Amino acid sequence: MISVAEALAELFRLVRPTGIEHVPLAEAADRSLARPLAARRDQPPFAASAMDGYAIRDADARPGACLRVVGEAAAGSAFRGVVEPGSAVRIFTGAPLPEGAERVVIQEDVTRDDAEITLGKDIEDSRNVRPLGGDFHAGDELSPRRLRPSDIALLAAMNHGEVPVHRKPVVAILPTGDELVQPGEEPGPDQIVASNSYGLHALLREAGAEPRLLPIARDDVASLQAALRLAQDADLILTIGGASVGDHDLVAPAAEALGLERAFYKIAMRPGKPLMAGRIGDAAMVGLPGNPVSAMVCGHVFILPMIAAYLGHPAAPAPRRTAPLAAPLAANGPREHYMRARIGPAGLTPFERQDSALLTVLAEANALLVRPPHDGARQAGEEVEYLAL
Ligand SMILES: Nc1nc2c(c(=O)[nH]1)N[C@H]1C(S)=C(S)[C@@H](COP(=O)(O)OP(=O)(O)OC[C@H]3O[C@@H](n4cnc5c(N)ncnc54)[C@H](O)[C@@H]3O)O[C@H]1N2
Ligand code: MOO
Repeated sequence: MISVAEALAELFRLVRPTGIEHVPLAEAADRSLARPLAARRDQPPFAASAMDGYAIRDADARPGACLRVVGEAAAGSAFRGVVEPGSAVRIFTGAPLPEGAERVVIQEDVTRDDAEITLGKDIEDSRNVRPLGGDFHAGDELSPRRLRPSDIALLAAMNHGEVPVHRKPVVAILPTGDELVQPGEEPGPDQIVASNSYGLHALLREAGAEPRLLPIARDDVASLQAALRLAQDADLILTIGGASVGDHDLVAPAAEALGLERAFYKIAMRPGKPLMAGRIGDAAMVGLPGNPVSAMVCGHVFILPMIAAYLGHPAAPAPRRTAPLAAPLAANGPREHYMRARIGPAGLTPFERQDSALLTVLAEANALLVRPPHDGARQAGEEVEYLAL
């Protein structure tokens, strides 16, 4: 058995980052920017008023000064003349500051009488002017990242109508097992409903992949191979179940007969021990254990970091945080344990029941408490690591 860290390193070796495609900006949220994008202009492209008021020269900014209003500047239409000493231009937020003017006095601080204004007693320190390029200059770059709404707004201001993003990796999800039916179908007396395939589908979609749910394969080599052939144009094939040592666990032999080059099998972790991975044709393949919670935990620990790597992000494990334990913990065994837990104001509390079949527990959990192999007993209050769910 290899360690979780070794397994993750092997999995990153199986990843081939996806190519680049161009999408309209309105479709680019949550996509991964594929290269730095430079601003095509300065923003603002001119010194602009930050307030509604009057544009004047600094030298005229004296309490009680009387100034002649010689024109108007609005957002989208500048005043083309010059603000001479003793004069002012009516100006609105976002308008270009006219030549000669150095500040904007807000209209609340001014008395207007026809074409004349009188400044009030107090003159603000602030000039109320946004300098040219005060937000960004032409050539300033946004670095590759997963695009959040604020990034989309910035790219729009930088005048990009289309952006280069990594193609979403196609992930074929292949549930296996004679016992499985799809949600909503009528299970036979010995059957259960496929669940983790749907959980993984949701997890992958949220991570920016394009998951494809394949039909359930039966526990025979012909059915498994037919499903694997259907999946072969995917970037990543995820099989679920049939990974262990039982007589009906046939995923590895079926895939090997189709040319799977196995990278590893079995990890010192709990749950998730019988995980298998390799390459089959042009696709990476990960054989996830069938237990519903095991498959989902492996999704968080291994598959999400792989998806990030497909999308061009640096190879990195799922981010870990630390928090104090709310209750004491017994010593851990030889496998890295990902305990379903809840984090609250008092710290982390692992659930009592940790069986990897319990989806109700997983649904209540908002953290996976990570226990290193052979970690000793821990007291309440000690800091431990966890993955946020
Ligand atoms: N003798 C041993 N038995 C087992 C070992 C072992 O080391 N020696 N490992 C155990 C561990 S740990 C796990 S995890 C499971 C993994 O088994 P498989 O990957 O072969 O999965 P299956 O046997 O096909 O299924 C296990 C369990 O999960 C249910 N299942 C499968 N697919 C789905 C699905 N898509 N949705 C919901 N539930 C699913 C299946 O019905 C079984 O109940 O092996 C242990 N055994
Ligand atoms: O380790 Mo198995 O993956 O659920 O118990």
